[in-house]
Amino acid sequence: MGSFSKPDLIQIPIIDFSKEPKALVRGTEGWHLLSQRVREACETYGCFEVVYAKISAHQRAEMFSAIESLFDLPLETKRKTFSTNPYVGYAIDVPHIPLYESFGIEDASSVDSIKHFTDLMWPTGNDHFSQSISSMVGGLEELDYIIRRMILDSYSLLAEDIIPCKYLVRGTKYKAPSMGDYSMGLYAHTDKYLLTILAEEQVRGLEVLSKDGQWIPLSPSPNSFVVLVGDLFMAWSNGRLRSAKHRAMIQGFKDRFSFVSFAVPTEGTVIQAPQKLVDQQYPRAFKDFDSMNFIRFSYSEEARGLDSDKQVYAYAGI
Ligand SMILES: O=C(O)CCC(=O)C(=O)O
Ligand SMILES: [Fe+2]
Repeated sequence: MGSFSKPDLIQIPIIDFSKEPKALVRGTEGWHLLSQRVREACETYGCFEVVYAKISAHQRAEMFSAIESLFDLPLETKRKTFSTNPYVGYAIDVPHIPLYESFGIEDASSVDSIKHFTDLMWPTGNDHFSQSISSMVGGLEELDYIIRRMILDSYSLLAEDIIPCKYLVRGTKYKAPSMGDYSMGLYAHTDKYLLTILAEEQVRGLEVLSKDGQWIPLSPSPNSFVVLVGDLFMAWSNGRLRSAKHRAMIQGFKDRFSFVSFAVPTEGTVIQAPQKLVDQQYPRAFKDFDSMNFIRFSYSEEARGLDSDKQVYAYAGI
């Protein structure tokens, strides 16, 4: 008798940073094991789900309530955040993705930068907004540093190889599709910076492309974040880490909110793979390049005509 078995659903790795608190101390056996798992996940999938209870459910709920209040502002107020800096400011009416609306806030780990943004949106002040965003960004900055330090350790690199970063954050609202049908919220792309850490509120929607071309729908648990390798990190690693292509697909009758932090190398950072990451199996794959110039390129007409994951190869590939 034949039997039918369901094809295995591929899942991205889930790495628990909260089970063993000592494992987040560098030099311990636990740290070493987590570092290997993080590296393997980033090389194979370009992403993983991290369980990280140090950012509390309360912090997360406060941040999402702040983000929702931002989208509730009148359109003319939201439009005041227009910026010519790539990926900064308010975006709506983006071609082909009518459900999408987002805010990019630059230098978000600076209290002054968040205050400036808050004052622009709420001239009479909104401490709840600035405090909940700053608190969340503080937590994400710590998490980003731990992950990037683990990756360095897993390649036996030194602390000085870590790239100093600022943080760009993006809050996104996806309007529920009018008939609730499975619809494109954000088209497939790779992120441009070093590392992305993403939180979503209740409604699922993020999908990641596997190496063999299957879209994997993610359903992170309420105290998890999704971590994604971006183009700059992939290039810095000489192509060892995978820059994961992902998209947002929206279904059902509830609006979806997500909050993302991007680790942005400070102005003037040159992306150059450390010598240890270059060998016969991985000959040098990219010319040295200025990270910000690549970001500007990725925002240009020329780059928009390319597939997102090809942009960094077009810009700096050897
Ligand atoms: O909202 C999401 O789940 C994805 C957002 C995203 O990929 C981005 O902002 O780059
Ligand atoms: Fe993304």
